[in-house]
Amino acid sequence: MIEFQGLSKVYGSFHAVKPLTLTVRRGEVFGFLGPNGAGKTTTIRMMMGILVPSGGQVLIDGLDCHTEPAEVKRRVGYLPDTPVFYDYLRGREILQFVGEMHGFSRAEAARRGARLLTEFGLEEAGEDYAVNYSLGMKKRLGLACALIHDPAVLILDEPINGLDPRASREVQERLLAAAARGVTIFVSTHLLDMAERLCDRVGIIHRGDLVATGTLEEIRADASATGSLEDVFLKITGEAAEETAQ
Ligand SMILES: Nc1ncnc2c1ncn2[C@@H]1O[C@H](COP(=O)(O)OP(=O)(O)OP(=O)(O)O)[C@@H](O)[C@H]1O
Repeated sequence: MIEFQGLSKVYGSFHAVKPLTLTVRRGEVFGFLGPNGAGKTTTIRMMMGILVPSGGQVLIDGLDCHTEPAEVKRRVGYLPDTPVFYDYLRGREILQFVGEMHGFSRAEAARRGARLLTEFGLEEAGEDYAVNYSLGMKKRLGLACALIHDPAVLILDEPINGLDPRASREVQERLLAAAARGVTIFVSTHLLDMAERLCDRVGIIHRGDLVATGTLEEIRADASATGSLEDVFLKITGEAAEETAQ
């Protein structure tokens, strides 16, 4: 379970994330939606202990992400918006390294790495250097790294941004498979068709403010909007922008 308790981030006088209170249930796929600059990455970086909150806290399975980041990382798999690898390690070596960092023996890390390379269609690229991977391959390798320790929670920042349709579909299928195994997934995106396909519930963040939460049906009803998630999203964020301007 993920609990945001008034979590906020201020840069100087700019409120990047306004006090955020929200609970993501165990086993849920939760879409964190918002336009560019809404505060999604800032929120996720606070969840991963990379940024220090200005106020409030976020707990994962009862652990404070700021004060207990190592324990949190044992339970969580994280895919950053731009995965960065050691360029001159091979895909197989990167997975092995991440596995060993999680405390697995060399043999166990190798076994897990090999299984994930196959599962993510990277078997043939396993001996290639990461510097030569395409963006789609890097995202898949990043997701494989995030899953190597069988985490109960996945936190994904824009997992399919920039991928071609085939790679995008493949990553979404992997995520659905993880969700089917009961993994809790918190996924940020501005790609609404993915959210519509994948998420049990969504939250819409706009200029640091959570302006709507619920299932698509609930949000539609609250916003008195019809049509796709895109229509609902544009209506809600448009209204929120007007309120801010007034
Ligand atoms: N270090 C910083 N100093 C000042 N402002 C920052 C800093 N980091 C982020 N911001 C601002 O905070 C706001 C939220 O940024 P954030 O990266 O969280 O948005 P996002 O929702 O992830 O956007 P995108 O979809 O474009 O990645 C933006 O206006 C951004 O310019």
